[in-house]
Amino acid sequence: MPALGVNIDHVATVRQARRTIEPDPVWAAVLAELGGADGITLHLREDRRHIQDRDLQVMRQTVQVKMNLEMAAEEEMTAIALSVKPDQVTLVPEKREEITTEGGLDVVAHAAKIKTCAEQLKAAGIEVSLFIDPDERQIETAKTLQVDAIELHTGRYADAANARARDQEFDQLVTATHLGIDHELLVHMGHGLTYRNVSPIAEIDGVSELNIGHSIVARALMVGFEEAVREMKSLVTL
Ligand SMILES: CC(=O)[C@@H](O)[C@H](O)COP(=O)(O)O
Ligand SMILES: NCC(=O)COP(=O)(O)O
Repeated sequence: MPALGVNIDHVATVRQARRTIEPDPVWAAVLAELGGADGITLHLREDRRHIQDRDLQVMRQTVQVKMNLEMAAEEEMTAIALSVKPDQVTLVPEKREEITTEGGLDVVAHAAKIKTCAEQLKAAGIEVSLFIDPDERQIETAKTLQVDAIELHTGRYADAANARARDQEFDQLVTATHLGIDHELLVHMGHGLTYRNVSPIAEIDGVSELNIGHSIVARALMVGFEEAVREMKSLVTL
């Protein structure tokens, strides 16, 4: 039964649409905890399109559950993480022009840079996870970087054009999960998970954390944040 990490980025997206002070993602984090969230995830992007540095600072002082900071493996972000000290950092790829994260971090191509960043974070007592595609080479390289966890990108599963393609992506996620566990890595999953597609993912043995954001925020606009989280929590813990 995986823990539920609630990503509150897109509460900040609504706020940033007017560059104003509401809705405050900190409010959402509190409601998410009341709704049963096991963790709060927030992505401080280099372009600050949604989460702001202030959100991270205030969240650190208020979040009572696990705080997971998503960030690029860049010096600016590493310095911020070392200052704020979230419980976990998940290293993710970023491209300016992307609408959202388009793929996993290429840990094979950027092993040296990621290793340097991960070592600094680990030395500060921060757990490190790598957001990667469910790919054998990526998982095996992640193991050599001595991180705590991998977060398998579920975007291709979520965006599959038909049931056959979805089943193929699902099978790849199951295989990747087993490989990660064989390498003694914690296995997390996230990206594009919704109330409709999450249940098979939540039932995969060995997955210890699901990070879900956009779908929860979308539902919260209709039923309220605490209720939206409560509903997702009941789905992932069935
Ligand atoms: C890595 C991932 O899939 C998300 O956690 C990430 O936050 C997506 O970026 P946006 O939140 O900016 O869509
Ligand atoms: N790492 C995935 C995450 O935090 C949330 O992704 P999404 O549910 O907003 O697509």
